[in-house]
Amino acid sequence: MHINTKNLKAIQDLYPDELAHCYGCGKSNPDGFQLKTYLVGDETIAYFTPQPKYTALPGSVYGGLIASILDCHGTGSAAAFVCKNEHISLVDATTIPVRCVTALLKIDFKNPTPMGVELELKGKLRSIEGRKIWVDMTLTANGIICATGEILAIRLKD
Ligand SMILES: CCCCCCCC(=O)SCCNC(=O)CCNC(=O)[C@H](O)C(C)(C)COP(=O)(O)OP(=O)(O)OC[C@H]1O[C@@H](n2cnc3c(N)ncnc32)[C@H](O)[C@@H]1OP(=O)(O)O
Repeated sequence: MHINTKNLKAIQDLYPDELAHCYGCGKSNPDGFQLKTYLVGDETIAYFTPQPKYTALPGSVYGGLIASILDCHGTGSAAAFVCKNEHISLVDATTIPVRCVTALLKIDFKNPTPMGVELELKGKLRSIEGRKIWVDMTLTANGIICATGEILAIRLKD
């Protein structure tokens, strides 16, 4: 079921302008994917429909693209979970003081990811250990989990 995100703020839209050029999720990168991650309750969600140019085998999505969107969903999720943990409201904010980058990303490709359908990415917090944030992720198409991911994001010092 596609969650209505119309009234939610994407975590990437709360990154300060100087950090909004990421190829995967920067709102200021017109050539990038501009992935949007939303915090919904205890989990994060993002939707993305790959263009046909990201084909691997005919009809299926290139694994590098899958890793790319899970990378940005993972860091976005990590930032969102830190905000939740520290009671930083995403509703009232225009920017957030939390920046996370990927230290480790693991993807398991479970099934071919079909081209031409909307992909649903979900994230769940595993743990926050100081500056280390572990997030578990799934990528689903047509109700089938096509990939799972785990990310270790590191919160940057000021
Ligand atoms: C804000 C907009 C962001 C958009 C991001 C989009 C997603 C991305 O693509 S980010 C780009 C790709 N990632 C990068 O370029 C990061 C490159 N790496 C770095 O800059 C650094 O190694 C960095 C910041 C991750 C960690 O460096 P530093 O801040 O010095 O921390 P450091 O002390 O080495 O590590 C912190 C902890 O993480 C652990 N750690 C670091 N890397 C790893 C790893 N690969 N595996 C396991 N543990 C790790 C360390 O052991 C340490 O643990 P502990 O606190 O228990 O001793």
